[in-house]
Amino acid sequence: MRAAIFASGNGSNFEAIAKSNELKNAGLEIEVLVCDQPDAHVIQRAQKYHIPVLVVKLSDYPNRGLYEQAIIEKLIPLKIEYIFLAGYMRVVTPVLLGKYPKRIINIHPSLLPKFSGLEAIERAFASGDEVTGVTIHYIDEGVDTGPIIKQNKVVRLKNDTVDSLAQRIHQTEHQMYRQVILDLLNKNNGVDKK
Ligand SMILES: Nc1nc2c(c(=O)[nH]1)N[C@@H](CN(C=O)c1ccc(C(=O)N[C@@H](CCC(=O)O)C(=O)O)cc1)CN2
Ligand SMILES: NCC(=O)N[C@@H]1O[C@H](COP(=O)([O-])[O-])[C@@H](O)[C@H]1O
Repeated sequence: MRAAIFASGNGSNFEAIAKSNELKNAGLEIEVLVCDQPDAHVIQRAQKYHIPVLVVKLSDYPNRGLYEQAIIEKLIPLKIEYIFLAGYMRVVTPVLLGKYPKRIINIHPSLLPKFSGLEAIERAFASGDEVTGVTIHYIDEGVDTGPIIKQNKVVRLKNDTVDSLAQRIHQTEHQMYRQVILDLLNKNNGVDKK
C-alpha cells in the first residue's frame, strides 16, 4: 500500500508509523511526508527514515484549493492509495477530498464528538472528565465529523497533570494508528483478522 503522511508539527505519530517493521513487512510504503511548516520537527524525523519530504506552504498560494492542487500534482506520480493525517493542522477541502474519497484518515486526541478541533487534550483536562481518549476516523468536509474507524479510552489518573495525561494519550495514539493501518494492509492483502 502506497501512502502519504501529512503532518505539521512534532511528528511522533509519523515516527510511530515510519519506524514500524511490522507495517513495512505487511506492505506499507510511505512514499512521502507532506508538511505545511518548513521548520517542523517532523521533517527531521522523515530524514532519519530516508522518507522524501514535500513542503508546501499555504501562504505561497492565493487560496486553499490551489494549495491542495499543488500537493495533488506531486502525489499523482507516486500513485498514493491512502493519506494518513498525523497532526496535520489544515482543514482539508473538497479538492483533496475529491481526489482521495474515503482514503484520507485522521487521528484526534479525544473521544469524538467530544472536544473536536484544536487543543483537545487541554480542553478535556480542563473539563474534569475522568475518561478521555483517542479517535481515528475518515475525514469528510466537516472537521472531526467523518466516520469513526476506532476509538480507545484513556483514563485520567488522580494525580495526572495535563502533560502526564497527554503523554499517555500520545502513547495510545501511536499504538492505535499502527493497528488501524495494519488492519487496512491485512484487508488489502486478504488476510482475515479472526
Ligand atoms: N476536512 C477535514 N480536514 C481536516 C480534518 C477533518 O476532520 N476534516 N481533521 C483535521 C485535524 N484537526 C483536528 O483533528 C484540525 C486541524 C486544523 C484545524 C484548524 O482550524 N486549522 C486552521 C489553522 C490552525 C493553525 O494554523 O494553527 C486552518 O486550517 O485554518 C482544525 C482541526 C485535519 N484536517
Ligand atoms: N486536531 C488535530 C489534532 O489535534 N491532532 C493531534 O496533533 C498531535 C500531533 O502530534 P505529533 O505531531 O507528535 O504526531 C496528535 O496528538 C494528534 O492527535
